[in-house]
Amino acid sequence: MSPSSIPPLLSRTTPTADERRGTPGPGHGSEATGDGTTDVGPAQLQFSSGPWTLRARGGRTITPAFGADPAETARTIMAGLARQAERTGGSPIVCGLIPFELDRPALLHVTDDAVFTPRSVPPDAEPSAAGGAPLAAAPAPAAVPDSPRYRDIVARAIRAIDAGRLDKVVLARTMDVAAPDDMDADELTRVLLERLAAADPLADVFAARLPDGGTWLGASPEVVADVHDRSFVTHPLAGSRPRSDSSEPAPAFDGVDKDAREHAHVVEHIRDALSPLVEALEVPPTPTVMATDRMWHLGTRITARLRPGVSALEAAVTLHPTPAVCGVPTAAAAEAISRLEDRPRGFYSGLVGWTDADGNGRWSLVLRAALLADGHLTLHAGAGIVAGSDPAEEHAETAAKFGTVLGALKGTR
Ligand SMILES: C=C(O[C@H]1C=CC=C(C(=O)O)[C@@H]1O)C(=O)O
Repeated sequence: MSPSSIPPLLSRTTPTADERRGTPGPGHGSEATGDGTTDVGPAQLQFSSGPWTLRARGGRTITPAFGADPAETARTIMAGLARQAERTGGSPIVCGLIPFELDRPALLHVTDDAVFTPRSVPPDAEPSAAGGAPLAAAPAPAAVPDSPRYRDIVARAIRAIDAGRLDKVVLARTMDVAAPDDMDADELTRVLLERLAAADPLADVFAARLPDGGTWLGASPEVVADVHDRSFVTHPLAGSRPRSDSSEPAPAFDGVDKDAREHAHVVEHIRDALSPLVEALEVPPTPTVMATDRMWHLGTRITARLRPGVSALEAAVTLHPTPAVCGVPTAAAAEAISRLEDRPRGFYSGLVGWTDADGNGRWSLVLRAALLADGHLTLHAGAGIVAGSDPAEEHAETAAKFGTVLGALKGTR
């Protein structure tokens, strides 16, 4: 199936909280073949979203820095894509990874070899425990390490917020896990993707290869830009609680001022950044609660009609980084992140996805993710800090977020 003939379902909007709890959206499962997400093969990018899995191979790799004028850089890339489509008569896409810091190089592929296959999403899909036997040589049930350092940087961020230097910052920490030594990286990636998809069939499950042999993989709960025929959806999340299992009732976020403020910062940023790109913008007045396999989140499903010529790529890089991964004000939060976090984020909390020559496509955040390289997995997880945040609670939240990839590694919940 070529990208130009992608059925609208591929770009269906992000699931509502109801869909995530199990009410099927239109077409859910109706075209499923059980293909799953098993064939990583040599694809540079595998990206499963809703009922479709994209596998992109070959083509040309480009490494633009979106830098000072992300929208202009996106338009330049889109112009090249349009020329290629005209020249070859094919249906090229641009796809890959865009880093958290837009002045660092992206890793994108421009290719005609992009195949979308139906993915099995059961009609009653809801996040469930990852199945499968534990990986033979998986590290002993990797307990999430205690990180006094993380509590300390959260406390420092809270002091900076109290002193009026910023309003919100998302701080992340990492966890290293030895990869099982009885399977190669391709086999491990295949198993992990299968388990991530089984644990949360509505997450955007991805694996993106790096030129040095590493692979970023994960199960993103958060779409930044989903575009089909100029219909645009973004579904920011902020304000979270760990979720123990699928029988747990949704928590009441009502009346918790901290969560409401943490979430409102993201929605305001998106409204402001999106306004020049859209003709109609609908922002629900209040967020709803949605579930992933491990977390409860406050989410707001924002819809709009893009102005002619605005692509999914342009919309995504214009919004990025939202305060769901950076903070408010953006520059002060980015500075605090680079000063306080102990490792560069790389592609963690960046964007993963694709856009075709018509501007349709989908970009999601690289969250609930890990870098698999040199026999190690480096898991990343962050939490939004605002006035009133508690270092111990944010520490627990990041521990729960590690659980998505850890659960896939262990093959159990
Ligand atoms: C930064 C992460 O989550 C973001 C997305 C959803 C909820 C978040 C929160 O409540 O802090 C974060 O903004 C992460 O998973 O590493």
